[in-house]
Amino acid sequence: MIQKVEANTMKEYWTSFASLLGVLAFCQSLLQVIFPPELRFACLKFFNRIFHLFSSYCYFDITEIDGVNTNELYNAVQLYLSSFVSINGSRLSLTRALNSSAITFGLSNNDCIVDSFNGVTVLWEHVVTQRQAQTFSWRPLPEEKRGFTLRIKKRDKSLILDSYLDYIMERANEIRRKNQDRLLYTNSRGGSLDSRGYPWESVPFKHPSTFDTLAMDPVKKQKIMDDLRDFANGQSFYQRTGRAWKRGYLLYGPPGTGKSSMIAAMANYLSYDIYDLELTEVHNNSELRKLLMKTSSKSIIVIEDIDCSINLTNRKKNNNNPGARNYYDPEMRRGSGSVSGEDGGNSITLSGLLNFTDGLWSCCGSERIFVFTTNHIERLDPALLRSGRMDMHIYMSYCSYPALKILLKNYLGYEESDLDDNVLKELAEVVDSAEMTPADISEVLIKNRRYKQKAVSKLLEALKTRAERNVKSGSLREKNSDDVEDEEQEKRALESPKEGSEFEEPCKNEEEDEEKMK
Ligand SMILES: Nc1ncnc2c1ncn2[C@@H]1O[C@H](COP(=O)(O)OP(=O)(O)OP(=O)(O)O)[C@@H](O)[C@H]1O
Ligand SMILES: [Mg+2]
Repeated sequence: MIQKVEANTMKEYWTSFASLLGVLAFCQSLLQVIFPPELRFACLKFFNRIFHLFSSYCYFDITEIDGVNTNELYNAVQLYLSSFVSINGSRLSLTRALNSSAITFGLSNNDCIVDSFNGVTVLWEHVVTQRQAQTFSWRPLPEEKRGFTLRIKKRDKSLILDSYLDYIMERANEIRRKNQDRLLYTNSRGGSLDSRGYPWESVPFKHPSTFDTLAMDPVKKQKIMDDLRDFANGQSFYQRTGRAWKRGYLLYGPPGTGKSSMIAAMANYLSYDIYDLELTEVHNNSELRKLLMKTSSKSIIVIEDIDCSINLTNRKKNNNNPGARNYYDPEMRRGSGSVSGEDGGNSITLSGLLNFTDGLWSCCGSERIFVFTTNHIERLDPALLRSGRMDMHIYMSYCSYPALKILLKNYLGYEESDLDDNVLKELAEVVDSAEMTPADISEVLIKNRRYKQKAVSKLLEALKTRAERNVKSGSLREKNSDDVEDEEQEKRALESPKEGSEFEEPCKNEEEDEEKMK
């Protein structure tokens, strides 16, 4: 809880200021005549001590520059306080940090602000004074000396000081991260390192996809958002249960159903950076491990189209051979059961990839999310799908009626109530059997977005044509409910490579995931 301290009116200030100046000038000349400077200094010190002895407050100075180094705590306090100061304050200082698109507000000179923490009220004052003329220095200091003074009641000091300062540092880091542009990293440079020995290249990440714009079943969407939020807030849970603080999501479904959009929405929702790992550029397991070691926490590590990136079907050939090696085979784990030669010199093994996601190395750092995407879940090795590896399997389906309503709102600004009941009914009847992806539907809406009515009728036309074609060709699947589709897809995925496979553990479903999180 914070409140701005109101200044007196200018008139009141002027009168009191003038009289104070007069008194001060008189006292100063009197003191100069009577007392030598040493005595004056000693008196001042003495009165100061007496004052502090009887005062119920203690004061802490946090200066901007500590010796010659910048004081991290000063910056943190400034950022922390800036999150409270309202934009309509009387006078505020504005700052925009490097690589940040956000402007932060700060207290201007000698302004005060009251904060409370754990029921204890404290006062912050921003103190700015002129620095004395400098002698020569290699690193010139700013002309102004800035600092914060924290005033706490003496009796509260031991109660909150440490935890309050820790809290401020934590909040400031959070604000800094939120204000900073997201970064998208890629390893497209192959195995080569930059001048700092860094294997990733980065660009600012400004993808506009959010969970609001993502067209999918709202219940399913909420489940994913809750899961992500639980993960991000789950530090103590993961510590208590002895689990590494990471989570894996497998997004699967036809092209154009929003898998990449979902990854961008996840990153925007949690304010995480994205590491887009191009597996075809990684030559061996140790390179993969190095890449992992150079990722930061609070990030999403993405492997898109996992079925195309690496030949994971290799093991199927081994399975036909009675003496085939499996994942638990030490040679396979070391990488000698690699798929090298089949991927143009790429010798990453499945075991290397599994180690990447849940081996010991995956824990160097924390709060990391792994996302794999595929259009063909049935091509993935069950080892990738089994329990505990990819915690949540998310089927991105063809456009359903609830998803269609989101697209109509995004592209045409239409709410359900803006559309004619008959049109809505027709859309609802035909959308499932049309099996159009959200990308296809977006395309129709974008083309006609200037004429909203026309856009809806064109969409209806397109949906009907597709539905008729599907019925004629007999390609329509019998069941269309998302949940049933999820189950079917996963069952198919687990069954097809299973013949003779040594990985027969069942695939988890979302309900099991939820149980686990609880
Ligand atoms: N569920 C969705 N919600 C909103 N927009 C979507 C959705 N799915 C697709 N789109 C639109 O279609 C475009 C392509 O979607 P996206 O790249 O996310 O699909 P994808 O599933 O990753 O496809 P692929 O399997 O080919 O990589 C996006 O730019 C987005 O505008
Ligand atoms: Mg994609």
